[in-house]
Amino acid sequence: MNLSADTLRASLARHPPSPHYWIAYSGGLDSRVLLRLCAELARVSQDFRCTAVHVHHGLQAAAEHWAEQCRTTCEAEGVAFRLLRVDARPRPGQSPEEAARAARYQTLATLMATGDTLLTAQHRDDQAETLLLQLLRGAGLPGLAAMPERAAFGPGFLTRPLLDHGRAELRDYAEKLELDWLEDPSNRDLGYDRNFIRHRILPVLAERWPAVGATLSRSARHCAEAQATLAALARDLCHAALNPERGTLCVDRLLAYAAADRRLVLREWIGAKGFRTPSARVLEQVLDCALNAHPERSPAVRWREGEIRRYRNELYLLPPAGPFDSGTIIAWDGLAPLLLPDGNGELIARPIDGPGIAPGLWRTAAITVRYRQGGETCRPLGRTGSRDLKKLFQEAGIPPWVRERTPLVYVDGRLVAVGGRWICQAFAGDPAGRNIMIEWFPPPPLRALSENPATD
Ligand SMILES: Nc1ncnc2c1ncn2[C@@H]1O[C@H](COP(=O)(O)OP(=O)(O)OP(=O)(O)O)[C@@H](O)[C@H]1O
Repeated sequence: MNLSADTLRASLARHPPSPHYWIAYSGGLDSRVLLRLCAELARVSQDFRCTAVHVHHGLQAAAEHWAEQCRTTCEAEGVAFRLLRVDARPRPGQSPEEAARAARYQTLATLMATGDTLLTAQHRDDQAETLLLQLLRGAGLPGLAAMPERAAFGPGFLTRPLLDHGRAELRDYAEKLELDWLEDPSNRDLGYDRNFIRHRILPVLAERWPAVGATLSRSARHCAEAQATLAALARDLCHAALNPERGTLCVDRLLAYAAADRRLVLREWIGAKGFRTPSARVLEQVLDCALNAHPERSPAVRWREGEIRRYRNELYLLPPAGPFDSGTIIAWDGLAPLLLPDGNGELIARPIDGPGIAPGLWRTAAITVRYRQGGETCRPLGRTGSRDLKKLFQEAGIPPWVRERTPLVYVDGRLVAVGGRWICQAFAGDPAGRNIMIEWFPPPPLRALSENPATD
């Protein structure tokens, strides 16, 4: 099937039409071909509206020149052009290519309106390289599915309409039509794994198996199909093991699954919460912690992006805990909302008609906010006898990492309120009158665990 506006049209016709197509145009050979095909299609088809977009990473000295070249080429093609500049400096632990790709896709997503499609120019040989790279990383099915032809992207979609065509075909097309394109010198740098596979491995394989690009990309398609089925299963199993109120996984339900399904569910749960899947080693540690750890000890498994903790019958997924000074003492006027340090949310004192802290005391005393040091006691309103805070927290099922961060409100050095949950009896006003209630708005990772006043 020769490349032409018709092949592009046929490829795009496999999906519902988009109000607008954005052509991710690097200036390289592949996206140059895509640009020409789009320009041709736009000439013959009224309802194909497209704009080329080049992302300037600001990493190489030549980037400015490239951006200008891209603009000139688009003008010559009669295709509208947008230039986006990003700061693609890598974060610690990120490779420059990873940083550039992440910044690129992030900024491209901001262009998209609902239902728009971003077109990128990866082809069959890119797909074969991706599959080999994933195999060499020991990837599972999601990795071996390589690059899907279409995926959700921002409020729209990302489509790769050239995946059925090989590199040689694109080059022939470009040469025949005397297209001009930019050669990125880094494409020849064998220090990059992809380039090594492209220039050293695939040519050797092709000596024996000339259709290696096509066959490997076919394997990727099989994997993608199987992956879609598996993803649906993973969602169902995960749903059945979820505590929807807290977004936690129930350990007993997880452990009722076969070992492979447990891993599937963990990966699904972590991904659905917006985290990247941690290594297989981390997943094994999580399962080990779910299986073997003492449920009251709140064991944790941490990796760079997050941590999973078990408390009683549930697994909690949290972002890495930031620094927190539990020794801090914060003075509060008791009037204005108090923003707690270390991102620990906000405290509010609200007058209410009903049980609460005596307002006279609240107005005149010195109010401070502190954190648990151990040994604190409180007799919650409406209950008999004082209790250790530890006991109260345990009874209410509040996990230890929330206990540590629950603000304790003191009046003249004595405990009057525990977060937004308990008011201590000793400072209660007339329950039939107007009193003060405390509310704590914790940061998102602690919400759902700490907000609701206890019904115990
Ligand atoms: N700077 C950029 N601006 C816009 N789109 C880009 C940019 N770099 C890459 N892309 C898009 O992402 C796709 C994949 O990127 P990749 O880095 O593999 O390609 P490339 O080798 O830089 O460029 P090409 O595929 O155009 O030869 C490209 O085909 C292109 O559509």
